[in-house]
Amino acid sequence: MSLAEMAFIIFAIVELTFYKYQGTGNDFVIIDNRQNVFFKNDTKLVARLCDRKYGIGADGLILLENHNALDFNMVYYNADGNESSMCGNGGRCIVHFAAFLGLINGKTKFEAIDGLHTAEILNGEVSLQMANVTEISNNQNFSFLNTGSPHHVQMVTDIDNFGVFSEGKKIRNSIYGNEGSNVNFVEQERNDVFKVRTYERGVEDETLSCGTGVTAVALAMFATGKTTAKEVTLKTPGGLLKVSFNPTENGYNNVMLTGPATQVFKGTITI
Ligand SMILES: N[C@H](CCC[C@H](N)C(=O)O)C(=O)O
Repeated sequence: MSLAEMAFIIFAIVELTFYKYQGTGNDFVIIDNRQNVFFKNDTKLVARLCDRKYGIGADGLILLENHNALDFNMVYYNADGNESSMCGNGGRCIVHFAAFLGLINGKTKFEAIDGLHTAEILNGEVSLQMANVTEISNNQNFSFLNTGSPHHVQMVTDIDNFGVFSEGKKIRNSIYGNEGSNVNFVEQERNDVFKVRTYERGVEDETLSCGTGVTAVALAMFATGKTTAKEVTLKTPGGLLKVSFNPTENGYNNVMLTGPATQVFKGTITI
């Protein structure tokens, strides 16, 4: 290893450069890890970086890494420090970050834990193709499906005053075993407009929005006949997201999650 490479590694160990992003209020620490210097197995470090008092503060941490065939690889960690399943809002933010790095030019194909994703940056928003969904289990008062992450979807009234944290925590820890689930509460405003609030697994709190969550809500609302629209607007506390999809004989494909993604600031932190 050359002196320069050693110096780089030492520098990277001492001072970490990161980019703070938010996508409709779901916020992330994003790190360019193409040099593979981040301590990927250090759960405590990831949790500290996401800590809103002792660290940078975020709902999750995302690594952008090299990929041998696609534009990049995405690795996602929840705020609890554990690597997790797919993050839709994080996926939209890493696409914005890849364009910022000059890695892509408007369109991209990348890999994440749930497989290949395509995405496009249009009119300042990021449109991310989500995984196809083949199974939705509809029970009496809730649906359960996996849109890259597991989601419980339940309709409520007066959502603005609903106890998302208390009810969400109960559901997350009760019927879903060790794996748990994210929990989405939804109230219909119009045929193609829904208000959504989400208790997120691995953040263990309500987040201002959840990308795989609103995607689950859109599909569950169509599957249970609450809407006939194949493009719906989801109003979250963090902002508006759109989900469009194509129903097929065995589920849903061409599932697109569209919304804004913003780089809030760049920073360095000593680790
Ligand atoms: N907390 C989720 C992953 C992040 C999902 C969310 N931030 C999104 O935008 O999809 C889980 O552990 O299943």
